Amino acid sequence: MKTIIQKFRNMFTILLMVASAIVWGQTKPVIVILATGGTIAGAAGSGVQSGYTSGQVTIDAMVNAVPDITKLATIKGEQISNVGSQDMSFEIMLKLAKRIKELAADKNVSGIVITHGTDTMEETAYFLNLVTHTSKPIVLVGSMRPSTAVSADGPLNLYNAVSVAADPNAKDRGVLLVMNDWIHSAQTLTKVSTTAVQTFMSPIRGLIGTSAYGVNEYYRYPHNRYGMKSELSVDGVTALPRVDIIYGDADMPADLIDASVANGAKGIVIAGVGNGNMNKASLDACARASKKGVVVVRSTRVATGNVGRNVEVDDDKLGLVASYDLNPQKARILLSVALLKPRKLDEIQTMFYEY
Ligand SMILES: NC(=O)C[C@H](N)C(=O)O
Repeated sequence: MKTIIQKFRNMFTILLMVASAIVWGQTKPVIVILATGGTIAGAAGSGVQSGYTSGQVTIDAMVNAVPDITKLATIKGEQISNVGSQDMSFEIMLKLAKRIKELAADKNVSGIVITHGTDTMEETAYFLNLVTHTSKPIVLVGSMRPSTAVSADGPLNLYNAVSVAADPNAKDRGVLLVMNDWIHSAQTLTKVSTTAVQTFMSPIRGLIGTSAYGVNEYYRYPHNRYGMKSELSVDGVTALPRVDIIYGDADMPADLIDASVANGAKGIVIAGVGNGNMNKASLDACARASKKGVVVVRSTRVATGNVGRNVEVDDDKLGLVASYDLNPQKARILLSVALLKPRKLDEIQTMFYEY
């Protein structure tokens, strides 16, 4: 009799375990990882070798390298590209934006993670922040050490990124980047070290929060327009207008600005000195470009601080736009997307204040 009761008990326990596993499996958030390449998918010949190649490892291998990630969410992976982010193109960014739009509209998907190289992660993050209209978390993640390195940083970064994408508290905060325990806004982050794992900083407005072993804390919402509040769209767009960045320094040659116009640029961003300044010859060339209908934005090569309008340069007279808090690479993204439609200069200036 005792053994029969024991048998029933065992069967009941097993049934209970199976049922709860099914229920948990169904209620776990679904996170889709879109892989694009980068060092996080990079590989080297040995664990202590400085040379490596980005974009070697597939999404499945990356997920398999992260113990316990499936406890956070049901993970689905898609390979969008497998490139070092030095080869990130507008074509891939547009493909990403389109896929994110589809996934965000799927009620079964809670959040999206994008694995990406760090070199141009700020461009892609900021671009997606402008053109993906969703409140669902979209989180970019990368690494500074390849997957084969001793103390590779990718697996824990990926774990934390999935935990943020699956976190209801991460909603409505725009596109985020999670690396090395820090959560950044796409609008503020910038890469500051060529090799250190703590390479991303948000020097002007600070962090969105922190993520440590899947425990997340949030300090703020981004201040700017993004996601649902963005009027910018790339629906049906297959290419972006040409916008060039020209670096400013002492005695800079002004003919690069004329060459850019001659080569068909619709916009030019000057990575100016100080408060978006440049020498007289370059200012004259910018005014010439502006008269021809090319939109010229003054940004800065300096790491922190805003570029103000009409401070040392008479923007009103020369027909120029001040980048405000956008660095040159993000100013180029905003201008490229803004120029998809004909817009007046003051409208573009307002966009630089708001986005
Ligand atoms: N750490 C990295 O991801 C650098 C690499 N060159 C990339 O951007 O793909």
